[in-house]
Amino acid sequence: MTHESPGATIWLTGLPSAGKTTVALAAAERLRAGGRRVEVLDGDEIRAFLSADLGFSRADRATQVARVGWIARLLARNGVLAFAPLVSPYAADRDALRTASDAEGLPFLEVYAAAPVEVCADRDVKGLYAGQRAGAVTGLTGVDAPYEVPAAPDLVVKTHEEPVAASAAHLVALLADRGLA
Ligand SMILES: Nc1ncnc2c1ncn2[C@@H]1O[C@H](COP(=O)(O)OS(=O)(=O)O)[C@@H](OP(=O)(O)O)[C@H]1O
Ligand SMILES: Nc1ncnc2c1ncn2[C@@H]1O[C@H](COP(=O)(O)OP(=O)(O)O)[C@@H](O)[C@H]1O
Repeated sequence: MTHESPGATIWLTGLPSAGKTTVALAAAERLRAGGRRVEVLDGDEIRAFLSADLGFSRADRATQVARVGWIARLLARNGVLAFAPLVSPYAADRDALRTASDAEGLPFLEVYAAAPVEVCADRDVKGLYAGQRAGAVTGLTGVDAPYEVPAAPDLVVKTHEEPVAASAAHLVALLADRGLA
């Protein structure tokens, strides 16, 4: 009988341009190089196809988070480390994912990418903050839509204060601590 490594959901939340995707990809690359099976479920990519019907209303964000959480659990159940970098601004939606994972005995780690809105607006990877200022974007998380900071995340990554490699290393260390890497 072969030893199966446990899977997990690693949920990265934070403002647009905080560094969720970058940290997830960097950590995933390290883990993959070490032989782990890893997937990154990027919110944007999921929205391009599986969630093409969704916008950014409160209800649509809840649906998006629930869908991606479901896929992550499916992967976790099968030994995959599933990284999910999503804005996921509402605590209740994120907490529901932890509850669902707990019910199945699957690990769920919440990681908060903590870059503040000033830093994110300065990075503005996709031009959304500029779009909001110009009046072309409304309901932008952290500006004119809410972001609820996690009350008890498993990890806070200071994506505004350290290089990407350091943030990724902290995340990999957390997984090692929990027996997942
Ligand atoms: N109004 C508004 N608010 C927040 N984000 C917006 C918005 N409009 C478009 N985008 C872009 O969509 C990406 C967020 O998708 P998510 O699926 O992660 O969002 S959510 O979890 O459903 O809130 C997010 O991607 P990231 O920048 O990678 O976080 C944005 O680029
Ligand atoms: N410590 C860090 N962690 C993550 N991203 C960082 C960090 N420092 C600088 N960055 C930069 O911030 C930007 C974050 O973009 P991205 O990962 O797309 O954010 P998000 O997925 O949260 O919208 C990238 O250009 C990245 O290189």
